[in-house]
Order: sequence, then structure tokens, then C-alpha cells
Amino acid sequence: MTTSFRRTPGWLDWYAEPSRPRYRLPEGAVDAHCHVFGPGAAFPFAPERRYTPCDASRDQLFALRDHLGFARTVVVQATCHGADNSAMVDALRASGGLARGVATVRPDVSDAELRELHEAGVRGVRFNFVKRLVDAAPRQDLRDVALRIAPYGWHVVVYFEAADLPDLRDFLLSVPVPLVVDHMGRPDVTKDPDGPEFGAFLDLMRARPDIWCKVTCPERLSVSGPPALDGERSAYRDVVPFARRVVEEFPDRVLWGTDWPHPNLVSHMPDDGLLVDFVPHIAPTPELRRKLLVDNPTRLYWPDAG
Ligand SMILES: O=C(O)/C=C(\CC(=O)C(=O)O)C(=O)O
Repeated sequence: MTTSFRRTPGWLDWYAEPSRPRYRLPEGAVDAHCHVFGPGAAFPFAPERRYTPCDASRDQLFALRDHLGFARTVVVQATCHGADNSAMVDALRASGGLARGVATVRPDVSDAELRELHEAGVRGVRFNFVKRLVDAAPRQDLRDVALRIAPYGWHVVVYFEAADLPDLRDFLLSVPVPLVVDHMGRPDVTKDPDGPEFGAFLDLMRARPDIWCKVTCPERLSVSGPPALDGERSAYRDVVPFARRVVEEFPDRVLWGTDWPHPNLVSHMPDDGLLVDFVPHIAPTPELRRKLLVDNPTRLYWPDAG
């Protein structure tokens, strides 16, 4: 077994000493999008991966959760682990019920494996259409996976770039379980939020009442910045109109998460405490923030928690 991995050249490690957010998260807040990486010595990265990250363990994730003031987390399988969900599942099992997961599975996954994932806390699978991260999976395979997971009440998390939405739209609308779109479908934020490209995304959201959206990753989408560093509490201003538009039109179907440990960022690594301070800019009222951070993710991932 390989126990030592050389990270991708230029890899930025997660921010070691995040500040404490000035914005105090409401009780029961959920970080609905984050990952664990390895550690590679215990959970080797997948041979087919497109990047090799630094380690980011479950205990480091739980420490960040507590530091920022989140109650719970949703751990999303990252492509560097392929369809080997063991690092993510290990995090769920160690969380004492405070973490749920989104897995990657192949169409030949057995019912026993699906049951085991469900028992560990998995509630969805992720379909990744971002070409720099994965080879395109045949859509029939994805449909087969969606049919396999439907009896468990799971959803499908989809990650795609805005430019690919026209091609994906019919397929997405045909998926027979709820959909959760990562990072607002990655809009080009140099374009007009009222223009046709983001309009196509909003139309997708309008097309089905069970399509949810993560209004996440301003640090990935922003072109103008400023970055969430050095005490900056009004970071990523160019992303605000996009995220706010979604939060205000679909207040009951939006989720937020840190995306820690922020794979593949190249310009900077954000201070996660300052990222939390981004939330009031996109969800301007206490009610919108409660829905975004507590009610919506709890309904989707802990429906029995009340
Ligand atoms: O962490 C994210 O959501 C975004 C990623 C990484 C990713 O999705 C993955 O590796 O699975 C990205 O844009 O590189």
C-alpha cells in the first residue's frame, strides 16, 4: 500500500489558524459542504485521481467545525478518493451522528454496500461533470445509480460548470430523485446576474421544486475579490449578487458550507472564519440565515432531528 503521496505542485494547504467568525452562527448550523482528504497513509488516494491533496483528516475537520461554531457537517466525497468512500465513511462513523455523507458509487454497487453506506450516514451520491476533475461518466450509468439509490431516500449532488448546463439540463431534469447543485452551478461572475447564463441556472431551479442549491465557494468563483484574508469581512463582493439572488428566490432550498479544505484553489487559501462572515452578505435577514444554515440542511440530512 502506498503510504506517502506527493501533493500536486503548487498545492495550497488549508488555512492553519482560522479566525473566529464575527458573525455568530445560529444554534444547529450545518456546514453542508466539506471534505476529508486521507490521511493518505490510512486512506490512500485513488489511482485515477486528477490531483493529490495535502492531508485533511476527520479530526481536523471536527476541530474546525467546533471552532467556527457549526453543530454538524456534511462530508462530500472528493474526486481524489474516487469511489472508495472509506475516509468519508470513517469520518461519519467517528462523528457520533453529527456528520452525514455524500458518496461516489459505481452502477455495480451492491445493495449490501448501499445499506452499509446508509447506516454510516450517507444520504446522497455525487455526479461530477467538471472535466478537469473526472472523465465523463455515461449518462445511462448515472441514471442506473440514481435508480439504485432512490429506495434509500437519497438525493444526487451535481457539480458542473455554467457553460455545460445547456447540455446537461434535460439529463438533470430526468434524474428521479432530488438534486442538489454545487456552488450555484459555477457561474461566471464577470457576467450579469440578470443575464442569460445565470438565468438558465435560475430556470433550472424553477423547473422542479426538489432542486436545491449550495450557495457556496465564493473563493472559487470570485474574480475581483478581495480574498477572505487579513481580517477582510466583505470578501468576494462580485459573488454576492449571484448568491443573494438564489437565497432570496429559493429560501427553502439553499444550503451553505465552507468547502474546507478547499481543493484546487490556486490564488489564495481563505481564512475559514472570514468565510463564515460572508454569509450575512448573501442572506441578509436572520430568517434567511436560519433557513440557509439550520432548517434546510437539517430537513435534507437529519429529517428526524426535529
Ligand atoms: O470541493 C469542491 O467542491 C470543488 C472541487 C473539488 C471537487 O469537487 C472534488 O475533488 O471532488 C474543485 O472545484 O476542484
